[in-house]
Amino acid sequence: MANNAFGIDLGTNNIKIYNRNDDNIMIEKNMIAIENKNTLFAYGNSAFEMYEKAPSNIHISYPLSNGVIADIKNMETLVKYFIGDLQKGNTKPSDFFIAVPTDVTEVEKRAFYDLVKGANVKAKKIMVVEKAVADGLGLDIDVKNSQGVLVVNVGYETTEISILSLGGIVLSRLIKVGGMKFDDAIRAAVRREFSLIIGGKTAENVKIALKELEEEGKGAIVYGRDIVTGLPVEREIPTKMVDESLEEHFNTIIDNVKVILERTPPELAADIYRHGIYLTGGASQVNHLAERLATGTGLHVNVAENPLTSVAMGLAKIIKDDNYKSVAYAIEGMSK
Ligand SMILES: Nc1ncnc2c1ncn2[C@@H]1O[C@H](COP(=O)(O)OP(=O)(O)OP(=O)(O)O)[C@@H](O)[C@H]1O
Repeated sequence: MANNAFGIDLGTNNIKIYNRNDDNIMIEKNMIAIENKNTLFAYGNSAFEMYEKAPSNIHISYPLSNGVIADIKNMETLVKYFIGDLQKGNTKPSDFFIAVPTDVTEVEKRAFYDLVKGANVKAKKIMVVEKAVADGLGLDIDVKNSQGVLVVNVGYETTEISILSLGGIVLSRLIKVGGMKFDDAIRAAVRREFSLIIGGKTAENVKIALKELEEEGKGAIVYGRDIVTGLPVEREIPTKMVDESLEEHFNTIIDNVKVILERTPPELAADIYRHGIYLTGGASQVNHLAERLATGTGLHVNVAENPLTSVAMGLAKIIKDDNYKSVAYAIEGMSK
């Protein structure tokens, strides 16, 4: 039987791992809870559950920052535990395909490879795939034969804007805007307009519920602390106010897409005009972003069916279909 293989998409907020053994994608929060500075207390979704609620001797953090590995030791621990859970005691060596952002330094890219090596997961082969290429495959685009495909992945801390052509990346830009900035903007607006302090999870829930609330003509009910009285209160926040608070970040994304388009060679630009923009990543689902991107660029926007998992689905294709193996490369080929 062939080796087992895993496809890893390490997001700042969520880690997604495709496991060939059961042909499934695991999604867990990329978070770790450490007790008394050195003992693993919880990881993944269980660590997230405790976030903003834990006592001071339990430190909960995201080991990734802006799409790159900021805390290698904790990231290795997480990979080791997640893979261990998926292997269920079967410790045969496995192949690993890991998605990496393009617009980062070679040292930062190499860290993704070192991470799998250091996680002690019995890796037989470690291959790297540019995240946007995996995204394209996960979105069912024939990336190897298409010329001029624009993929915009809106994640938690970052948005990656990339132009693909013939299986490679022509241009890519990683900007520091994503779901976290949207949540922060909502918190700031609620504080300003209602003198109310709300938590990050509350802001995220408002963001996720926006579309439905707007359709139902309802506001968002939130609980928080009144700045003036210091007491906990409930308030109804109008969706229009929340939408307006997100505009600035939408504009940053649109402006950066335009910059990439301005730098695109004309022949590819013609193809992009025909295909439109492919919009994916968890935070791309935020209310009105797709329409604003379409009006802001004058291009058709194709919305991903599975925005959270498109990269992992692309890695799954590479693992399952030898036709796509050529888009993955070994890190040894990279300069150190
Ligand atoms: N239905 C939804 N509407 C709006 N935002 C959503 C929705 N579902 C998830 N999100 C947001 O998607 C973000 C997580 O997306 P994703 O998993 O793609 O990011 P990531 O890969 O962890 O981050 P990064 O790409 O920055 O490393 C979070 O900010 C979350 O709030």
